[in-house]
Amino acid sequence: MVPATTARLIKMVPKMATLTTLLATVGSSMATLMFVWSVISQYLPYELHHIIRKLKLRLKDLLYPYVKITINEFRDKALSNRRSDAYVAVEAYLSSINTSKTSKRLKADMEHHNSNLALSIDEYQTVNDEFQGAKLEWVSGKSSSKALDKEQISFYRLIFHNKHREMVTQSYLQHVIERGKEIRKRNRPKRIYTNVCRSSGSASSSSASSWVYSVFHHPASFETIAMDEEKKKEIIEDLMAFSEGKDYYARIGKAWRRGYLLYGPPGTGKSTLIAAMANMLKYDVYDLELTAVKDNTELRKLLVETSSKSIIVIEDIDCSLHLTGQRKKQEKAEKSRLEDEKKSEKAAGVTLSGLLNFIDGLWSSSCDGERIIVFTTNHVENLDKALIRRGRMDMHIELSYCGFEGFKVLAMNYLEIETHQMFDTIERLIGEVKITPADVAENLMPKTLLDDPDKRLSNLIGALEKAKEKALEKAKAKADTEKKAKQLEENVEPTIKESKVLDEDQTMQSKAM
Ligand SMILES: Nc1ncnc2c1ncn2[C@@H]1O[C@H](COP(=O)(O)OP(=O)(O)OP(=O)(O)O)[C@@H](O)[C@H]1O
Ligand SMILES: [Mg+2]
Repeated sequence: MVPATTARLIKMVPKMATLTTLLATVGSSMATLMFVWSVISQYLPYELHHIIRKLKLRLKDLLYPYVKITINEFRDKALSNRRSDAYVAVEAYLSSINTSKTSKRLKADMEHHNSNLALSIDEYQTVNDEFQGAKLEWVSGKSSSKALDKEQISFYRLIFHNKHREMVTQSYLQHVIERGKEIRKRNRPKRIYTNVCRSSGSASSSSASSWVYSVFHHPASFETIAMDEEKKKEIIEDLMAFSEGKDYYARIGKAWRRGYLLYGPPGTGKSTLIAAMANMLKYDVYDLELTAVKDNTELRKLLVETSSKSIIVIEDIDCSLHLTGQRKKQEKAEKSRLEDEKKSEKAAGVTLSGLLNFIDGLWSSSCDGERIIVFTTNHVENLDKALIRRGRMDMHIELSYCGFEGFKVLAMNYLEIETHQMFDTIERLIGEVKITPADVAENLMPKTLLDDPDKRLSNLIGALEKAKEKALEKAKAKADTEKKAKQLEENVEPTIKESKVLDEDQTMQSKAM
C-alpha cells in the first residue's frame, strides 16, 4: 500500500512540471524582449528615451513608494578618522527613542572621560519612529565602499513614504540632528573651557587665544551654598525660567541670553555660585581670561567659538582690564597701562567698547542657543555703568558676609549637624562681626583626624572672638585718630584766628598813621 502523503506527492509531480515549463517560457520571453528592446532603443530619439525613463520611474514609485536616506559613519576614512557629526547625532537620537525596549541587539560603548555606558542599536536592527503623524523607519547596517578603501563602514538608513519627503527633509532630519546633539551634550561630562595664548609659530611670533577644556568636576550645589534663602530661591527660579524659556524669548523677540553680576568681598562664594549654577543647569563653563586676549577681534572670535548651553564667566572684571580707566583717567592707571604695553605686544588690548561689543554680540543672534554671562567683582563701584546696566547684566547679586542662616548651611555641610548648644553663642557673635563664609568654612574643617564637631565649633567661636577683638581695636584706633585730628584742628584754628586778629590790628595801625 502507498501512504496517503506519497500518493499526494505523486499527484503533484505533473503540476510542478507544468510550473517549471511556464517559468522557463516566461524567462526566455523576457530575455528575448530585453534583447529586442536594447536593439530598438539604439534607434529611438532622445525625447522618447526621456519619456520612457520618466514612465519607468513613475512605475517604480507606484510599486515601491519609499525613499531612503543613508547617513554614513565616515565621509572619507582615508582623510580623517573622525566620525561624521550627522552619524553621531543620529546614533544618540536613536538610542534615546527607547532602543532598549524595541531593539533586541544593542551596542555598548564607553566614551572618553565618561563613566556611563552609552547604548546604541547594533548592525541590521530596525527602529521605528513617528513624527508629525508620519511613520518612519531607521535601519542600521554596514556596507563596503570603494571610496573608503573597500572598508566596511556603518550607516543608518532612514526609510519613509514618498508623501512625507518634504516634511522629512525640512523638519524631521533637523529635529533628529538637534535632539541628537542635545542628548550627546547632556550625557557627556560638563566641561570647563579656558582661553590660552598659543604661539602661531610664525616668524613674527604672533600668538592667538583659543579655548582648551578639561572635565568640570565641582561639587558645589545650591543646597550647599550659604546665602540668604530668599535670594537663593530667587536665583534658582530665575535660572529655571531662563533655561526653559526658549519659546518665551522667541515670542518677545529677545535673544536667549541672561547676564548675572556677582559682587561682594573675597571669599563670599561668587565662584562657588557659578559652579552651582553650572551644575544645576548642566551647562559648560567658559572661563574667559581677558588678559590673555590680544584685542577686540580676538575676543569676538572666542565668543563665536562658544557653544550653546554654556556660562561665559569673566572673574574679577575690574582687575582684568582698564575698564575703569575710561571714566577715571588716573595717572597711575595710565602709567601701568603703558608699561604693560611695552612688556608685551598686546598693544591694543581689549577695551571697554570691545567688551561691550562682545556682550552685545552675545546678545545678538550671531550665536544660537542659550547662553549666560557672569561677571564677578570685589569692587562693583569701580565698574563702568554701561557695562553693568540692566539688559547687559540683568540680575545683580550681592554676596556678603556670613549670617547665622548661612552658618547653619555650612554646619550642615561640614559637620552634618542641624543644632548644637554652641549655636547660641555663634549666633550672637556672628551678628557682631563680619566673617566671610570662606573663613567660617575654614574653621569648620577638621585640623586633625580627632577633631570632632565640638572642637571645630569652638575653633569657630575662637575665630569669631578674635575677629571681634580686632574689630574693637580697629574701631578704637579709628576713634583715637579722629579725636587727635579734631584736637589738632582745634589747636590750629585759634592760632589762625590770633594771627588774623594781629594782621587786622597792624592794618588798622598803618591806616591810622
Ligand atoms: N556662600 C558660600 N557657601 C558655601 N561655601 C562658601 C561660600 N563662600 C565661600 N565658600 C567657601 O569658600 C571657598 C572660597 O569661596 P569662593 O572662591 O567662591 O569665593 P569668591 O567670592 O569667589 O572669592 P574671590 O572674590 O576671592 O574670588 C569656597 O571653596 C567655599 O568652600
Ligand atoms: Mg572667585
